[in-house]
Amino acid sequence: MSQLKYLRPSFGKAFAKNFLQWFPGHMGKGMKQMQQQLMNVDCILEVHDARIPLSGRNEVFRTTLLGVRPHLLVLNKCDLIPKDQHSIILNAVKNKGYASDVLFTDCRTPEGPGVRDVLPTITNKIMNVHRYNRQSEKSYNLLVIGVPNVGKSSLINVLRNYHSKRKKATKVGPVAGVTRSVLTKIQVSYEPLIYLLDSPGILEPQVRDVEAAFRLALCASMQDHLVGIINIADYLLYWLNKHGHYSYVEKLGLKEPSDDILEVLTLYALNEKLTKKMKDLSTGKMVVRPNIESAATNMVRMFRRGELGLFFLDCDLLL
Ligand SMILES: Nc1nc2c(ncn2[C@@H]2O[C@H](COP(=O)(O)OP(=O)(O)OP(=O)(O)O)[C@@H](O)[C@H]2O)c(=O)[nH]1
Repeated sequence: MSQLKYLRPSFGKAFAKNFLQWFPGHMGKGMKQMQQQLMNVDCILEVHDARIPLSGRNEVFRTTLLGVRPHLLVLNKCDLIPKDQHSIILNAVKNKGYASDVLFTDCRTPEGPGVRDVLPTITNKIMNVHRYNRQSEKSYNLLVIGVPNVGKSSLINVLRNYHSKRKKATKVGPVAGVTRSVLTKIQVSYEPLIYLLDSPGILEPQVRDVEAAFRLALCASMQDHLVGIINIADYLLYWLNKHGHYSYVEKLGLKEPSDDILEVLTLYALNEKLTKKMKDLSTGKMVVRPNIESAATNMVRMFRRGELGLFFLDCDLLL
């Protein structure tokens, strides 16, 4: 195997600034509306992507929404991380003071223990809390918060389906920013009467660093076009090589590991016959070239489906 260099992808300052500060208007509006609703909320259900429990955290939530209401942190998509790292992750988020109550969930297996434990854990928390001016109200409201694409809507749908046969009350999608409506109210329990308020995924107005932004992009919490799918694939290759995960070699039909993303994508595109027609500028004729954008899209998709392996992407932040 040739010597790998593990060079993190680097970009011009203007480009990095652009995607570190991506904050569409609906996120600012959503944040304001959530703050206004806090008075009517009995518990906050914060959802994270278990692959990035640290770099995927929106610190603005802590200063604006958390601390005044009971709070449960759910680490969703736990089917995409290794089981033997659950306790390390749990300790990390508790040590950071993110939450004292933490559950791992996998919305793809709604009958699994994590999802089933969400409502009983919350019920336990809200029953013991004094509700000030709302003591006489018969129903409870939970506010669901999180960065985009972590599975908030999926979790709400699963919880809701325990009580109703109607499927998919809330729209779910593989792209960040599907939920734009603010605070849709959905009943999830009769006894006690509990409503969930769905909210749009909200990123920090300024993501802390380039690596955190790449991990968010890799987990689809930022839209692919903001970072560029080849850049995302490049970060993925860097991360896999750095951590000694070489399953991509076989999956992409390569002979050996490589740290050259263009080489990797070109070889994979040729193996899969992913080509595109384009004009050769020197001759003016149409020529067929490997479609490296399609190759990058496939490679990133394999990661997102867990087909390249199960990974805790924030492991370096524990060092
Ligand atoms: N593997 C896996 N995928 C999940 C899980 N939960 C949700 N997903 C997928 O993640 C993607 C995003 O899910 P959503 O429920 O739309 O996420 P969201 O947080 O509501 O997204 P926004 O509306 O963008 O804020 C979808 O493709 C879901 O199918 C899970 O536990 N495991």
